[in-house]
Amino acid sequence: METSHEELKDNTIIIVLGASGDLAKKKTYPALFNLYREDFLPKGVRIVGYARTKMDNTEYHKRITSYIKGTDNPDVANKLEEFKSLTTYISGGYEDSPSFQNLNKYLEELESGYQGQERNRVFYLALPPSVFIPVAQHLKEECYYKGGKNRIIVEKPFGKDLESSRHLLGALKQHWSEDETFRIDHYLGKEMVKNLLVLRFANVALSAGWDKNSISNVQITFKEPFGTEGRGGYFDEFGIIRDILQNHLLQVLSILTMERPVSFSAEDIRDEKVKVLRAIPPVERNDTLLGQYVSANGKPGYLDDDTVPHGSVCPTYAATTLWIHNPRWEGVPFILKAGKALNEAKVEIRIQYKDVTQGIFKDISRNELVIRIQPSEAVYLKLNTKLPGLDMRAIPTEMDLTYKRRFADAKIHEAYESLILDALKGDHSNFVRDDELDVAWKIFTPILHWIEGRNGPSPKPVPYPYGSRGPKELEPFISKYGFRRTETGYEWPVTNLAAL
Ligand SMILES: NC(=O)C1=CN([C@@H]2O[C@H](COP(=O)(O)OP(=O)(O)OC[C@H]3O[C@@H](n4cnc5c(N)ncnc54)[C@H](OP(=O)(O)O)[C@@H]3O)[C@@H](O)[C@H]2O)C=CC1
Ligand SMILES: O=C1O[C@H](COP(=O)(O)O)[C@@H](O)[C@H](O)[C@H]1O
Repeated sequence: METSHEELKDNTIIIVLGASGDLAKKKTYPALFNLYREDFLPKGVRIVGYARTKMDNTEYHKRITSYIKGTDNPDVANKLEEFKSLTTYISGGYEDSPSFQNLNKYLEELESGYQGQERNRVFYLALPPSVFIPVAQHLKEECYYKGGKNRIIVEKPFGKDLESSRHLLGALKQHWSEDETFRIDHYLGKEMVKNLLVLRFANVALSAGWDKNSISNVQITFKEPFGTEGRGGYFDEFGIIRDILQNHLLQVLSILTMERPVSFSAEDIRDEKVKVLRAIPPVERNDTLLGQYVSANGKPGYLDDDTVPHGSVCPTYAATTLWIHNPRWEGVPFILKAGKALNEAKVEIRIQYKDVTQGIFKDISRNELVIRIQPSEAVYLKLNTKLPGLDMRAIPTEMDLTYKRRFADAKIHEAYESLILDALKGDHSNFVRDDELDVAWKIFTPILHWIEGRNGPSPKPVPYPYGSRGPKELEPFISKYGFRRTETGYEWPVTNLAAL
């Protein structure tokens, strides 16, 4: 596979802005530590945390290591001590020049220990969107090092709709070029999402039936078994569509449905993603099911959270069907569904094939190709097999590629590890390009405005119990688009023939 990127090798400082926050603690620092442990970070790297909170290095180290796993292993513990020695903290504001001048002075002090002329700075914004613009501007004005490479990594949310996204992107672009900007959608760093390119384009057997002639419907599902506990106030401003569908699931959809890119280069891949997204019209109201969880099994409902506005109609569950108007996919429903407080943790793609032509077979199960993104990565194809024995009867079984079994000793890196490494390498393939965002917002903005009551009363989400599969309306919703459940009698992993 082609790689011709500008990798940051030596003399690099990674500056984590928002270092006192949740994302930094839970994702950024554990990812940086794991990369450090495996020797993937540039030689002599320094990591600088920056935030408003005043704390000393001891307190900072305590915070950033609280989510690091495996520290009872002496090797890990030793590496962690090394890691701490190269990460330091400095506090400052997000909206004033002197704070950033101070940060720059501190970076220069650290850099004075580097050999040679080159200095590279990677700014990771683990910050709320309200300060993206001033921070990006101050970083450019006060902390940009002209004698080296500068990169800025930004996290979603990239706006709240088409207009605000354009405003945000436009403001960031005034200071940072597209080449210097890395917009994270961490789903693009997940192993099974990256695997889609290989599964699709390196297997003639699969690509032959990858279209409307063979496929009846596709579901891309995100399920989380916990609610918005503690984040209700934040979540209420965004809702499940902005949180999951407009970004993570749409990214998965675009890779699943795009045409084959000319090469593995970032621009070739993203050109194809944009092309397929442009063939999707805005989501229709009657192709959408909205839900909100209510208390059940001793768990609180969404509205029981004190940080959620009284009577909020913010959806915590959404299923919505997208249509792709191109020759490959015309007429195939793509159902994106995501919800909080459901019965399990699961993210999967389920491609359901059409019925076999009737005649010699009646009422047999459809083939399904399931790509399980998490937990426990797997690809399995549900297919009919002759019941072993003298009877001529078809039963549903599966061809199963479970990663834990097939790749027993493989280490699957966390999405954030893989993406930070890509940013250091200068590889944009798994980051979101500006025009991708634009077209993604075009698809979802009308429905979001409807939900927010911009053009009339807001729709009321249907209730579903905490810990359930979602609203009871889900089954009829999915059936409407042709999904058929595998006939009962399907058993995994072993079929008990005596019971058939
Ligand atoms: N490699 C592996 O690990 C493999 C595992 N298996 C396992 O075999 C089992 C069956 O496989 P599979 O058919 O793919 O998965 P499921 O039976 O879990 O789901 C099949 C579909 O039916 C829906 N569904 C699940 N339960 C209900 C219900 N009670 N009422 C209505 N709809 C429901 C699911 O939707 P929704 O997700 O929205 O609830 C999903 O779309 C699963 O436990 C699977 O994990 C099978 C093959 C390989
Ligand atoms: O972006 C987000 O993703 C997480 C789920 O990420 P995962 O890697 O654990 O699948 C979700 O919990 C959060 O609400 C959302 O903002």
